[in-house]
Amino acid sequence: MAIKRYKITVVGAGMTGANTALMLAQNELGNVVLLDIPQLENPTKGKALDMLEAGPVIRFDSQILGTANYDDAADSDIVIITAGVARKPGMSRDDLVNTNAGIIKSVCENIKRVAPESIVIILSNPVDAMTYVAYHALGFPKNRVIGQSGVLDTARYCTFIAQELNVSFEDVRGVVLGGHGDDMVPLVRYSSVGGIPIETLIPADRIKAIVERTRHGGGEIVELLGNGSAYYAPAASLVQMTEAILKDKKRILPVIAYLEGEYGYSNVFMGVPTLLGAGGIEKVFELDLTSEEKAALDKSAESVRNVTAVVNV
Ligand SMILES: NC(=O)C1=CN([C@@H]2O[C@H](COP(=O)(O)OP(=O)(O)OC[C@H]3O[C@@H](n4cnc5c(N)ncnc54)[C@H](O)[C@@H]3O)[C@@H](O)[C@H]2O)C=CC1
Ligand SMILES: O=C([O-])CC(=O)C(=O)O
Repeated sequence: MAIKRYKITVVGAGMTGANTALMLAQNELGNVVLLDIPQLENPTKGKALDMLEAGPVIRFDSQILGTANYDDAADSDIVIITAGVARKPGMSRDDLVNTNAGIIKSVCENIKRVAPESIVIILSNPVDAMTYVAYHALGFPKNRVIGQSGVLDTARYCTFIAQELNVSFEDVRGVVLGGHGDDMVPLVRYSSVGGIPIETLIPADRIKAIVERTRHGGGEIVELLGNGSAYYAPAASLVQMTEAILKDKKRILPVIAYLEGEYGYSNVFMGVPTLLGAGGIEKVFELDLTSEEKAALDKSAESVRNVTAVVNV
């Protein structure tokens, strides 16, 4: 039996891409290719070499290669796309749609050529629409085109619940559905701490505040940073998704999936709970929603449709 290391390509060697590459290597999930535009070839090589040289100290054996050549990404098992521009204070994610759609298309044309069997995870914003663009540009089956939003949004939501109750995040469970925008839907009724529903532990007005803070979690970081958006928690989220796939863990994680009738939506990519394993998205779970929750999800889906309608695929 031939045992091989997985190959993971990260396209975009900026803040999210570089942190993702390092975390992938630290977790020894495979060998990592970090790829950016030709004008940034040397800085990309420099970042990769710098990370590699951390290996003997942190103790990881993964290879990390910096490049601007797609041939180096050939036959990747997973491709993570972080290429594109990030927003600045005062901007919405949707303001990035036209610039990033062009970048995603050109990246995906290359990925389709060099890594036709890969599973592709998209981070670039507005991510629901960019996942739709990638799906069309790649022509891959829907289970192999996945967007990252729900793992990050749920991590923020769970962080705020743990802080509120002064308990370990390890015991907090929650799920955030919908688009990666200000009307995403943290599902309070499906949130618990050590199995105890949060509605019995946290007063309603505080839960409302946590939901609102979660919805604006990305914007909160953008305002604080002043020149760019979050990268540590987004990178960690990408790594969790990659691990679920490469180790065939069958994790149940909210990710951006192509919907064909689930929750009553079709021809749209949006955040829903899924089963993530070696096949990528192996299943979409449809939760029972109250009419209020469904109305909130409809509003979020409408926002996703509006921004997706702007792009030509
Ligand atoms: N879905 C999510 O949860 C999150 C999405 N994001 C999004 O991820 C994207 C990246 O964010 P950052 O890494 O902070 O930005 P950044 O500006 O630090 O890095 C972006 C990198 O993409 C590269 N790039 C641009 N065009 C390219 C191309 N055609 N091919 C290869 N590389 C290319 C740039 O040269 C740059 O190095 C942004 O669109 C941001 O909004 C960021 C955090 C969370
Ligand atoms: O807010 C942004 O622009 C970046 C992002 O998607 C997030 O951190 O959730």
